[in-house]
Amino acid sequence: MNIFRTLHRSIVVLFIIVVVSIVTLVHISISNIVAEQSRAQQQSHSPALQLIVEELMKPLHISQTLVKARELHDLMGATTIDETQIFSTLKRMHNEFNLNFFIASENSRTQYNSDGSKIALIEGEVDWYFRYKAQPTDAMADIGQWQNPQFYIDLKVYDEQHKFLGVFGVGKGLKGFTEVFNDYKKTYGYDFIFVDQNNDITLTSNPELQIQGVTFKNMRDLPWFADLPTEQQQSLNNLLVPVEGVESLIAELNIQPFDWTLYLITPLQSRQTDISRGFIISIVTLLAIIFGLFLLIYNLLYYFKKDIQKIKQIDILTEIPNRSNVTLKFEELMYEKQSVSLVLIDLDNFTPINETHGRKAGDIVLRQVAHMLNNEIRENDILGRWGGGEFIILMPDTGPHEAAELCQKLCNKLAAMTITTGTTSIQITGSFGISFTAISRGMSEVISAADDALFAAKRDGRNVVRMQLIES
Ligand SMILES: Nc1nc2c(ncn2[C@@H]2O[C@H](COP(=O)(O)OP(=O)(O)OP(=O)(O)O)[C@@H](O)[C@H]2O)c(=O)[nH]1
Repeated sequence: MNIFRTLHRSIVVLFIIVVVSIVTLVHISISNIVAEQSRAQQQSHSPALQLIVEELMKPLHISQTLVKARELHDLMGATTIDETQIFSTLKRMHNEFNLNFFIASENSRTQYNSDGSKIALIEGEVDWYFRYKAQPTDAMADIGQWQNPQFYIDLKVYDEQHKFLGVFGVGKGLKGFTEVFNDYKKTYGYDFIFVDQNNDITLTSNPELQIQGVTFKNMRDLPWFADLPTEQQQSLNNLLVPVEGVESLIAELNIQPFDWTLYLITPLQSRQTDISRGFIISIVTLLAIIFGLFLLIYNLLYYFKKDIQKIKQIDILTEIPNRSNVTLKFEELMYEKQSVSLVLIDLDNFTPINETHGRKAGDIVLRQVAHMLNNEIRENDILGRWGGGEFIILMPDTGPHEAAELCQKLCNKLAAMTITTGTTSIQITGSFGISFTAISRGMSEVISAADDALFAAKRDGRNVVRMQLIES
């Protein structure tokens, strides 16, 4: 039947739609996650690099350029230091670059600052100068106190004979860094920790870890770092670590000129929110599609169910109500307390028709008889196929004698029919058995009486109408 083929096709199409939707959504979700991941990675690295270049490398490059100036070498190499000239040079540099500059002279053992102040470099009192002087490196980044905490880049200055003349330095107030860090944290959601070669925290976006007075906090002071195994402490790159109870991803960047390391700490929560949002959108879309498909399937099934029910109640060959359908109709009549005449019609000698002309011819006979009976019965009468060569008619509100008259007409009409199947013509007759009930009875009881009447019709030579009333 076409309906089954259509139902089957619809289910296959729906299945394909669901599979394609799921595959597409999974693909989109994975692409989103990968894109989000890459974006987050880029976001964490590129601004950090920009920050390093802008805030750390710029002062380094400025100081590296200035330290080569002849003027600086002359000032620092003079046997008698010209303080006025030094202050004026430093002030000019400060005005030009908006950075703090200083010269620590080995000759006068004095540090001259661009704000006009000076500090005597006395061993045992000014630690950094003597510590740095003893180190082999010629450039150093440091955090120091000069009015406010400063980020310093210190460069050693030598004369042509490589005699140590002192240190030239550039300072940048830490306040400026804090503002930049806050902006980055707000935009990209991560924390910075810059550490020097001793793992001392030099710069950080966490105010609690910022240098206090002259004491640095060290990475080992951080409980989450101290808890890590030693080999992980060597390299934190790409580690997932619970920082203050929050799962965080750490990226590590080495800042070559100072031998500093920058740790970027990204709490996963902020990343997860973005990814979860993508996921939720995908899942809601998927649910909406599934819900839509469910509605479609539900409607399709409802539509097909109605058709299937119809099929189940119609005899496929003759296209008239089948046995169960007629039984239901009889019960409805009984429920409505209607009187009914029930007629059983059995085609006479139907088996020989099948045997002589073939089963296909028998089918044609059944179809044409059903068609004729359907045309001849009254509007309220109900015709059905009862079995092999048997038909049934329910005649509501019809007494047995009126039913007998109607049946006689049908019997005559049937006997007068010529059924043509291809080249052969077939004559057929039918035997009619009538029963009647005026009260509500079970169908088997009424059928049984009609069967008796039918048996009598057969016994009386077929092609006749007989009646059997139910004894009260
Ligand atoms: N062609 C065809 N034959 C059917 C169909 N269903 C049942 N039959 C045949 O109908 C015959 C039974 O018909 P009955 O009416 O019970 O018997 P009958 O041969 O007519 O004999 P009497 O009723 O005694 O006259 C059997 O040969 C069945 O094979 C059908 O759908 N198509």
